[in-house]
Amino acid sequence: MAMAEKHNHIDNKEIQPLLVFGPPLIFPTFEARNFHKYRFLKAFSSQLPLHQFLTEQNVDPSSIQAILCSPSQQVSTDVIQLLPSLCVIVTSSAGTDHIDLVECSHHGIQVVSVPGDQAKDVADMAVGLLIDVLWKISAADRHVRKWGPSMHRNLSFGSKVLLILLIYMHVLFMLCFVFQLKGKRVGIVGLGKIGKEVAKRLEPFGCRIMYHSRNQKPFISYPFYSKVVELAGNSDVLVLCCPLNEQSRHLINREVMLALGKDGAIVNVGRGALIDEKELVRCLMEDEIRGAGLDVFENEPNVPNELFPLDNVVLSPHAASLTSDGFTEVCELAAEALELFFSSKLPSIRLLDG
Ligand SMILES: O=CC(=O)O
Repeated sequence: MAMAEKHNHIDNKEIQPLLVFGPPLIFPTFEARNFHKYRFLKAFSSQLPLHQFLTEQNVDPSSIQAILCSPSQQVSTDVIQLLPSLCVIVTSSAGTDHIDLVECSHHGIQVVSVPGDQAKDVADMAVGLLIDVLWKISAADRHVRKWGPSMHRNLSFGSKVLLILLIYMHVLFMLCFVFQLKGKRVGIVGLGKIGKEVAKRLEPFGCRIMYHSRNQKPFISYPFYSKVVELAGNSDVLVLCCPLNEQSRHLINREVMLALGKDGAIVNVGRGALIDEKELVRCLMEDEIRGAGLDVFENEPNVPNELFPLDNVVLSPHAASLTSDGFTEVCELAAEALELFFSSKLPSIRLLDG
């Protein structure tokens, strides 16, 4: 169906069905604020395949024109093909790798990304993870929690002294393996909005910034490496901030990790599949690299079991863009994008595709 035809039959006063995938974390707020405008079809809360879910809801697939989603659920070819009137997909994320963009462009479906100002939050998290990996803050926290008062309540004086000595030896041992941030050579992979914010934060720490991206950026003075393996060979830390696509999948492979070396650390706030995760686990277990701070994983919500006991890894639940401060903005932007669409003005806002 041509785009114009798709738009023409919309009656703006009707309560529109809105298919929700993901769901974006903003969804409860979005729902509370917009309950009178949409009939929310919460596909995320059903185990059924989409066509059965719609049948169960008594909804004709051809009545659905819009989807609201987040990266935690795929908007796949099958989903798109099931919905002949689909015109717009609004995602709360900066990344769009959970959406089949090729299929969208075949069908003239517009993909609108409304991450708001999340780049700054993601950059904060990247720096937080990096400091944690270098200083082993989370590992130390786990360690201190084991001290608990009950541990030495019933011990004799001699045993207490021995225990305290052991604790301090352990702390000393841990501290021998923590490192300063100052002076580190930081290779940023993907110098877009997030990458630039990361650089801006790390410069005052005395870090030396360099980067890899598809093309060298004009007006940027940081050293550029066209090959990520060369960037790794010249860095102490890699911070991954680029989008996931066919070119960037497993960009960080074993060769890159070995080039980074035993003193090197990786922080990933992009997408899990930027790294060959099996190789990452191997490198971490065999101390081929010093550590990793991971906000994202290759098969979320699954995290490789081998990572759990490791003290050289900091794990975070894909939370880098989820500050409560950012929620309201993303919620408003999503509402605005859908309103623009349903009042047929969507082409005036920035489109990622189509
Ligand atoms: O993962 C979060 C985003 O892509 O914004």
